[in-house]
Parts: sequence; C-alpha cells; structure tokens
Amino acid sequence: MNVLVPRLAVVGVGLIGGSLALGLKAAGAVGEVVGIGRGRANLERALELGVIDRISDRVEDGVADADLVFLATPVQTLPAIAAAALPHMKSGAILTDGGSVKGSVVKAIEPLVPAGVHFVPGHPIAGTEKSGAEAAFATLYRNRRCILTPTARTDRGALELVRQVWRCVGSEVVVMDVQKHDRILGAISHLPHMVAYSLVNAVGSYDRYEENILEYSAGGFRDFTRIASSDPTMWRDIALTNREALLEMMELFERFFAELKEDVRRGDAERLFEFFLRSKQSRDAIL
Ligand SMILES: NC(=O)c1ccc[n+]([C@@H]2O[C@H](COP(=O)([O-])OP(=O)(O)OC[C@H]3O[C@@H](n4cnc5c(N)ncnc54)[C@H](O)[C@@H]3O)[C@@H](O)[C@H]2O)c1
Ligand SMILES: O=C(O)C(=O)C[C@]1(C(=O)O)C=C[C@@H](O)C=C1
Repeated sequence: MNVLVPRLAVVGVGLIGGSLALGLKAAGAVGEVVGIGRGRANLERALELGVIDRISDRVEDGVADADLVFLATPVQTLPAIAAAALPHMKSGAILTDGGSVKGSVVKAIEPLVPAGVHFVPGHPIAGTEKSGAEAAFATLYRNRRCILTPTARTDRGALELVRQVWRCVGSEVVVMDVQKHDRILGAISHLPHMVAYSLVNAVGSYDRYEENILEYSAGGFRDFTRIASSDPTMWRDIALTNREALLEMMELFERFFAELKEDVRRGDAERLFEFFLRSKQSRDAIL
C-alpha cells in the first residue's frame, strides 16, 4: 500500500485514536505516528505497544509537521485542543476527529480553522467499553461504518483523503449532515447507553435483600449492560453535547416503556406477544 499519511498526529491515544494508528500501520499507509495526550503513563504504554512512534509533550509541537491530525479525546475537550493545534498546523494539513457528537464540535471548531488548513469532522461507528492505549487494536474499524459530516466550508480534497484513510482501515464511509448524524446517533447509540446505565443503577439499588443481587446476573443482564462499563467522562460529554436529540429519544423510549408497563399491569397477553414479536423481528433483521 502507498503511504497515504506520511506523518499522523493523534491527540488522545486511547481506544479510538490508538486503533486508527494501528489500523493504518497494519495497512502500511502511515509513515510516522506522533502521540499527544495528558497521561504520560498511557503515552509510554502506547509507545511500548507500537501504537505510536514518538511522544510529543505539547499539542503545539506534536501537530507542527503532521499531514493529518486526529483528535480522539472526550467530546467536550475537542474545541480547546483544536484551538491549540490549528495555528501550528502546516499549510495543506488536515484536522479530523472521532468525536461521538458532531453539532457542537463543528460549531466550535469550524470558525477557528485558518486559511490553508482543512477540517473534516468524522465519527467511526465502532468501539468497545474499554479505554486507553491498551484497549486499541488494528481491526476495530474493519467492516464498520465511519460517518463524515462535511459542511459547505469543507475542502473536497481533504474530505477525499479522510475518506481514503477510513477505507484503508476497513470502514465503509458514509457522508451525512451534522444534524442528521446527531439525531441518528442519539437514537442508535446514545439512548442505549442511557438505558444500560439506568438499568444497572436501578437493579443495583434494589435493597429488599441483604445480598448484592447483581451477583446473580447471568447472560441476559451482562449482555444487555456491557456498555454500562464504558468511560463515564466520555458519556457525560456525549449526554451534555447532544441533549436535544437525546431528550427526544428518551421521551420516545419512555412512551414505549409506559406502553409495555401498562400491558404487563393489565395482563394483556396478546399485546405483550405482539410487542415482543415486533421487536424480535426488527432485531433479527439486522443480524
Ligand atoms: N469508545 C467508543 O466506543 C467510541 C466510539 C466512537 C467514537 N468515540 C469517541 O472517540 C473519542 C475518544 O474515545 P475513546 O473511547 O478512544 O477514549 P479513551 O479514554 O480510550 O481515550 C481518550 C484519550 O484521551 C486522553 N485525553 C482526555 N482528555 C484529554 C485532553 N484534554 N488532552 C489530551 N488528551 C486527553 C485520555 O487520557 C485518553 O488517553 C471520544 O470523543 C468518544 O466520544 C468513542
Ligand atoms: O460497542 C460499544 O461498546 C460501543 O458503545 C460503541 C459505540 C456504540 O455502538 O454505541 C459507542 C459510541 C460511539 O460513538 C460509537 C459506537
């Protein structure tokens, strides 16, 4: 494979940033990877694991010679990091990100982009509940989707390069407008995390017996709540920056849960069966 990105700078060498670096390395598509972050121990571990080739202690220095800068830190930290990075990026360089919410990120970053530097907002729809450089792996993005949310200001050449980067690690690239992205992800990703976190807290608070009843959990509870082990900082930031779409979905969910509760209360066998069947059919169809 030709080198697509001679020098990549990754800010936030965790699951998402580290996996992009590893995927590009595995494809032979990157020259050097510079890692930038807050936690020295995590960066040193990333270096040891071969996720990055060198550490830079300051965003300003680390991005200076990069052709592509990938921001992969919690959503609320992205604007300040972009503000620190952008004035130091070379002409023709591209800034992109992997933040789970796009509206707030684009609104804050786009006005900061100087002439000659390009910004391509993105979001890989892939992940796990694990965090940090140790959690990164080269195949995370294989057979997954990556959504890019360009605006009227986005440079088409830069968009094409970022598209190729994600294709190179095995993703199907989908281009979508920012608002649609935030609504769809609010439904398909953010709501399920809110439900999983609530379920664990609700069941965990049940105190009729002295035992911790979570210890009785088996496949059903554990499969359903895997994502409640996800990083609280990441999910706090998502809940705060996609509030409108998330509240709309939480209200929709409440209506469905109330309907189910009413059917249980009334002992309506026919409606219960129909409710479960409709859900099973929808889910089976995407497997
Ligand atoms: N985990 C997922 O499933 C997933 C999927 C898609 C997108 N995302 C998004 O990707 C981003 C990164 O998520 P992740 O799962 O890789 O998290 P992570 O915790 O594994 O990695 C984030 C890294 O950023 C560092 N960091 C945090 N604040 C920083 C700051 N102010 N300056 C520099 N470094 C900082 C952390 O130390 C950590 O090493 C988030 O915006 C998240 O919403 C996550
Ligand atoms: O598989 C997981 O653990 C995930 O939570 C990944 C997941 C999701 O599917 O909701 C989480 C957040 C993202 O921004 C994208 C993907």
